[in-house]
Amino acid sequence: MICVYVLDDETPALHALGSASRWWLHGALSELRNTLNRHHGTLLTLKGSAEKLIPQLAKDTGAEGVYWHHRLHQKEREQDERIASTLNKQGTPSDAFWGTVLLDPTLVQTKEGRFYQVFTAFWKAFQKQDVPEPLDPPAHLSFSPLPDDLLSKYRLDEATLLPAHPDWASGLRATWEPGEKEAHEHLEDFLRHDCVRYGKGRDEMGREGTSRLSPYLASGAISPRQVWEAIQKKGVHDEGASIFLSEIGWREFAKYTLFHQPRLPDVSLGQKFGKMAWRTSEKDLIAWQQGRTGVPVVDAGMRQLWKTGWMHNRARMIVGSFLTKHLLIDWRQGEAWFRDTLVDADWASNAMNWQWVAGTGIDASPFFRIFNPTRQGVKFDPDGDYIRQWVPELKKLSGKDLFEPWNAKEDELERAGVRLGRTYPRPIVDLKDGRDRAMGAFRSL
Ligand SMILES: Cc1cc2nc3c(=O)[nH]c(=O)nc-3n(C[C@H](O)[C@H](O)[C@H](O)COP(=O)(O)OP(=O)(O)OC[C@H]3O[C@@H](n4cnc5c(N)ncnc54)[C@H](O)[C@@H]3O)c2cc1C
Repeated sequence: MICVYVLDDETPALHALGSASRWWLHGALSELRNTLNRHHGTLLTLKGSAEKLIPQLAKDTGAEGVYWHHRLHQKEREQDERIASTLNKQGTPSDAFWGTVLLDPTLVQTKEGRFYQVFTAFWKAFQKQDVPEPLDPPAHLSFSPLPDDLLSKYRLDEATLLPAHPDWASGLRATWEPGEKEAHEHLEDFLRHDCVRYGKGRDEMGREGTSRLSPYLASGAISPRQVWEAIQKKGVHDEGASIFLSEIGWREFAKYTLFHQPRLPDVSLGQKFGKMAWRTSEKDLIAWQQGRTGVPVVDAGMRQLWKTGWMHNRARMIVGSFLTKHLLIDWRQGEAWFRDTLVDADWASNAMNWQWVAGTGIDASPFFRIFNPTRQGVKFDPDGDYIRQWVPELKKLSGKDLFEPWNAKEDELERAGVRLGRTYPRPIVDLKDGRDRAMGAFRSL
């Protein structure tokens, strides 16, 4: 056996991996290599066109077969078909398996043989299917020597996956350890401690009430079937477990939607949004990216993302709503920023959730449901812990002032050492004006 990973940045139709995902990939590859080393093998990592390298590798090594996991997007599938066809022509059989999802996305269909567009209906139909059990790792592995020629020409210099100057990854290193062992530890820890009150805990931004499995799932360090099986064993009768399972269901639905709707990452699926008059404002976009909008809960989320490569789900919804509604900036700008900065960046989940938040998707939160960031903060970060952690310059403010410093009395600001416009920005948009502008744009569609 030869285990190979190909980083293909050369095929233009495929979205390139973002910077945080590359950082994560570095750790994931070295961890996988360590595991294979313990079985007296190794991992071959190559860089270049997969369409060229995989058949070449098969030829050079006289491979009897080539195997991989199915990918989901039409462009990825077309590429996989081209690779299979080249292999076939040179006499090498190949096969692919569903590993990144629970089920083959063609299996869940409406009575009319169409694909579901609404999560609740999808999830109901999905749960009638049997999810195959995850396979145990093989007991014995037998490795072939690696081909020198390919190695010298196309070896991936894994160090290039890491940031050089400036080294922006210190917060990521302090927060995460990529790898299979850590993935299982996260799952066990979650099942032991947080699962039971996940229904409520998943919305509390100031504490760790969720599994933090997303980057492990996104990189394949743990498979959704392993997660599914662990939950089944725990018993889905527990309310927390069943809500958690439905979140795994949302992940599945995103991949299913990407499979059936390849336009998902690029086009607003709700047709009328094709004509939406999105604003272009480099200044507002940068303020949002840097967590300097002057709206504390939004800034807290954006700074958590920048520092750790991850953001709480509730905060993702708040910052997404703020960008697409209060700032009226196209959801694709938000999607692109998340894709570059999230360690769990996932083509399907990211695009589907952005379309959900922006209200442009098919099964999405309606556009006119515009989150009020202050109310969201008060509700889901009632003690202000999340804001104080990520926006420490406001930490001495108390009560509502922490959520709306622009409404605080001068002496309260002074006592807390806050000087608006100096130590912390004034809001870049008046919340009411931003809301009205968004509603105006929506009504004119
Ligand atoms: C604007 C926006 C962008 C997002 N982009 C991504 C992304 O690129 N990659 C990504 O994995 N998730 C994305 N999400 C979904 C969600 O925020 C994260 O999956 C979740 O916060 C990860 O933390 P966790 O592992 O602790 O989740 P938990 O609450 O513990 O959930 C367990 C798992 O279920 C899945 N899951 C949970 N919520 C969702 C959801 N809404 N949609 C799809 N899957 C879900 C994830 O795989 C997650 O690891 C996005 C959400 C929003 C609102």
